[in-house]
Amino acid sequence: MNTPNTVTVRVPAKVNLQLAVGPARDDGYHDLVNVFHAVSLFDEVTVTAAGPHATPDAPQLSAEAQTGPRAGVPLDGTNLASRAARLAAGACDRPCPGRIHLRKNIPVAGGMAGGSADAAAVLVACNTLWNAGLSEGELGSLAAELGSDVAFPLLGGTAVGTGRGEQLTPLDSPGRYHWVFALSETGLSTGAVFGEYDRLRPDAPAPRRDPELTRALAAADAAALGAALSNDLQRAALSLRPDLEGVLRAGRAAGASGALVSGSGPTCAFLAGDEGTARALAAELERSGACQHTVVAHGHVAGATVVG
Ligand SMILES: C[C@](O)(CO)[C@H](O)COP(=O)(O)OP(=O)(O)OC[C@H]1O[C@@H](n2ccc(N)nc2=O)[C@H](O)[C@@H]1O
Ligand SMILES: Nc1ncnc2c1ncn2[C@@H]1O[C@H](COP(=O)(O)OP(=O)(O)OP(=O)(O)O)[C@@H](O)[C@H]1O
Repeated sequence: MNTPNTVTVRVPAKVNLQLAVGPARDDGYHDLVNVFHAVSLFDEVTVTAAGPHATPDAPQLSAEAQTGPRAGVPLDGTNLASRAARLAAGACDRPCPGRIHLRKNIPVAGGMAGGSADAAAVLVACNTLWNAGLSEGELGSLAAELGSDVAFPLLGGTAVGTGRGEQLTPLDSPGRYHWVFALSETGLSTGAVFGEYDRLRPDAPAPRRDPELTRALAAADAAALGAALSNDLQRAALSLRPDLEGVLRAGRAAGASGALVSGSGPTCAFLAGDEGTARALAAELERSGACQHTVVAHGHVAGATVVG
C-alpha cells in the first residue's frame, strides 16, 4: 500500500468547564476532575517523513503564527511536538520524521493546551504517515506519557478527565456554545500556577464532579452552564496575575453568561448566549481596553483530524 510523505492534522484548543483540584500527590501531580471542552481555535501540524536513507535523531521544526506572536514556541527537541515524534518513532520502530511545521493559532502558554494539542496532532500524523495501525487506546497511552492534557485533543468533544486529567470519559453534551477568549501578551507556567494553588489551598479536599454542570450539559442549557463554570486554579492564576480580575469583570459587565480563567491561565474565557452576543462581547472587551486580542469560537468540536 502507498503511504503518504506528508500529513497535516488540524487540532483544537480546550477550555476547562470544571477544574476541581485535589491536594498535591507524592509524585507532585494533583488528582483532578477536569471537564475538557474542545473549541474551534485550531493549530495545524504538518509532519513530513524522513528521506529514504535519513535517520534523524529529531525532526527539524518550524512554526508560524496566524494571530499574535509565536514567541515562546521552542524550535528544539524540547518542543512537545518533537517529543511526540520521537516517542511515536520508538513505539512504532520507524525512523523519526524529517520535519514538523506548526501553524499556531492556539495561544502559547495560555491555559488552552496548545503544546499538548500539537503533540496529539503529531501522534495522529505519524500513525497515518506510517500506516502504523495504532489503536485509540495505544495513542491515548502514548499521549499520557507526554503530558496530562495530551490525550484530550485526540478525542475532542466534551469529556471528563480524572487521575491527573489523562483518564478520559466522553460526556453527553448535545449543545453548541459560543465563547470569547481574551488573550494575554504574556503566558503563565502551569507548574507555577499549581504551586501557587498548593500555597493558597494546603487543605484542598478530594476533587468531585459538579452535578449542576453535568445537568446543564445534558440539557444543552447555556445559561445553566454559564452559572456552573468553575476553576479551582483561578484564585492561584489571579494571585500571580491580578490584572486578570479586571478582564473577567469587563467580560461579565459586557454580557457574558459565564466567565472564568481557562485552565492555568492567563487566557480568560467568556460564555455568550449566541454568536452575535459573542462578537459584541469581543468588540467591547477590545474597545474598553480590558484586553488587546480576543478570539470568538464555538464548542464543542472534533478532536485531531487529518486534513491533508
Ligand atoms: C491545568 C491543565 O491545563 C488543565 O487541563 C492541566 O492540568 C495541565 O496539563 P499539562 O500542561 O499537560 O501538564 P503536565 O505537562 O502534565 O504537567 C506540568 C506541571 O503541571 C503540574 N500538574 C499538572 C497536572 C496535574 N494533574 N497536576 C499537576 O500538578 C505539575 O507541576 C507538572 O509538573
Ligand atoms: N508545540 C508547542 N507550542 C507551544 N509551546 C510549546 C510547544 N512545545 C513546548 N512548548 C513550551 O511549553 C510551554 C507551555 O506552552 P502551551 O502553549 O502548551 O501552554 P498551555 O496552553 O498553558 O498548556 P496547558 O493548558 O496544557 O497547561 C511554552 O511556554 C513553551 O515553552
